[in-house]
Amino acid sequence: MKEYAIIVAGGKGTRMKQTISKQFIELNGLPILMHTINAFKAYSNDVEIILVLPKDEIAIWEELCRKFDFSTEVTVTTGGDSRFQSVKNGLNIISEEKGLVAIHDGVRPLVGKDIIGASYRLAAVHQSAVAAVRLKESIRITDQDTTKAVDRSDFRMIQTPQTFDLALIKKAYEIKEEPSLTDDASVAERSGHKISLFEGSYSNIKITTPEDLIIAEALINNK
Ligand SMILES: Nc1ccn([C@@H]2O[C@H](COP(=O)(O)OP(=O)(O)OP(=O)(O)O)[C@@H](O)[C@H]2O)c(=O)n1
Ligand SMILES: C[C@](O)(CO)[C@H](O)COP(=O)(O)O
Repeated sequence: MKEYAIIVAGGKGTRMKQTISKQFIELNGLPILMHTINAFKAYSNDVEIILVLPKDEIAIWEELCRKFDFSTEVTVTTGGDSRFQSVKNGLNIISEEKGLVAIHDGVRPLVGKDIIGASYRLAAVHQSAVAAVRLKESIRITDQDTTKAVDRSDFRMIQTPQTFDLALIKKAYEIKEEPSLTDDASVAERSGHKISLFEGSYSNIKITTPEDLIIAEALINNK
């Protein structure tokens, strides 16, 4: 089955508090986003990659490609004001209805080819395959006045890739956007689909705040 990847990098990285968007920050001498694209290429050269970038930062990406002599073929499209809008724009680029699409955060550069491969294999069987890990810490549920311990084995931390049957996820993204729809699994679920999880990796971190860069640098040097 034809395999697509939508790499969403349409955000501004406000929590990173740097002058450039976090997907362009160098990690071990290469922009984060190039590591992410390389991870998909390491899995397979046949994956068709759609790269979603902020509308006003395409020139920055093109400049980085020249600087780092990065010539991997990707189809670039522009993002929207939210991750939801950016994914939707990425899906609109794919005219086919048949196939599998992995949706992956551009700022998860440490994803391994084993995880990517597992996501496509499992989505081919279950229509969805969403990477997840168990919690390593105790958690409590809180409201304004009280807190209460909850059983962490009931919960999972959700990562990307989140891989789906193409027709299923395209249809799912026709729903109205809501703030609670923070990932693709919640969009598919809202549209009535059962979500299948598979074991992600603690190394597959999302680079969100400044300390994540230090952790990512350490992890990439130990790969
Ligand atoms: N409008 C948006 C917002 C987010 N993303 C992408 O979705 C992924 C996960 O989002 P997050 O870590 O929240 O990134 P930002 O929105 O860039 O960060 P922040 O919330 O700190 O501004 C990132 O690869 C980001 O570029 C996107 O494509 N389009
Ligand atoms: C999609 C995601 O990576 C799953 O963990 C995550 O929800 C995106 O980050 P955000 O902080 O919710 O934008």
